[in-house]
Amino acid sequence: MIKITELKKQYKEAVVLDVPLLEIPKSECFGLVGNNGAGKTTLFRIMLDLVRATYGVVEIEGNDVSKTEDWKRRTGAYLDEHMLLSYLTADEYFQTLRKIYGLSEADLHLHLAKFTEFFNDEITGKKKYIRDLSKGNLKKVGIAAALMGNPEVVFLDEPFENLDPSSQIRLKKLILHEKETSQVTFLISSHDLNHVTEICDRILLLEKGKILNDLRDRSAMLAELDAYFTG
Ligand SMILES: Nc1ncnc2c1ncn2[C@@H]1O[C@H](COP(=O)(O)OP(=O)(O)OP(=O)(O)O)[C@@H](O)[C@H]1O
Repeated sequence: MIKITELKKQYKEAVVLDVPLLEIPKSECFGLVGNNGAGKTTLFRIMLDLVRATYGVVEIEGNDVSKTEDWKRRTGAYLDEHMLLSYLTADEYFQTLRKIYGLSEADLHLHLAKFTEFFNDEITGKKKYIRDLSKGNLKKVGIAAALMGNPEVVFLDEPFENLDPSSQIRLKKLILHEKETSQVTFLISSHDLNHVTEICDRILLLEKGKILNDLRDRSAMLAELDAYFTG
C-alpha cells in the first residue's frame, strides 16, 4: 500500500501540489490525469524521492520514501529519458540492469521475450545507442527497464505518448497481463483518456495540484473525464 499524508510542494509562493490524503492499495492500477501543469509529474517525482516535498510524507509499505532505501528494490519507474544511460545500446543497458538486479541471462531473456511484439524489431540486437533512438523507441526501452526485476510498484509517466497506435495497443496488453499475473501496483499518468480508462481501476483527476475527483466507477470514468476536459 502507498500512503500520502499532508503532501505539499511549493516553488516560492506557488503551491503546485496539495494532497491531504491519498491511499493506493496493493495491485491497484492507478491512473493520474490532469491538464498541463496540474502536478502529475511532480507527484510522481516526490513519490520516487526525486524531488523533496515542502511538507508531508509518502510511504510505500510503511516506509517513508525520503528516509529509507528498501522500497527502491521493489519499485520500477520510467518518467523520462533522463532515467536511461544514453551512451549505451539498449542491449548494454538491459545487461547493466540485469547485473544490478542480480538476474541471470535466462531471466533477462525471459523478461525481454515479453516485449518482442512491443519492440517491433527496433530495440534489441541493434548497434544503435540509446541517444540515437526515436522518442517512441526510447519509451519502449524505459518501460521494459521499469518492469525488470519483478517490481511490486511501477510508475509510468505518459507511457502512451510518442508510441505508434500498434505499440499503444501492445502496451495496454502488456500492462493488463502484468497486472493479472504479477499483481503489480501500476501508477500511470496519461493525457490519453481512452487508454487510461481502459486499463486503470481508478483515476485521480488533478487540477492545479489538488485532487478534483477520485473516480472508481469504471463504467462512468470516461464520460466524467470527457465532460471535465470538454469544459
Ligand atoms: N523546478 C520547478 N520550479 C518551479 N516550478 C516548477 C518546477 N517544477 C515544476 N514546476 C511547476 O509545477 C507545476 C506542476 O508541474 P508538473 O510538471 O508536475 O505538471 P504535469 O501535470 O506533469 O504537466 P504536463 O501534463 O504538462 O506534463 C507547474 O506549474 C510547473 O511549472
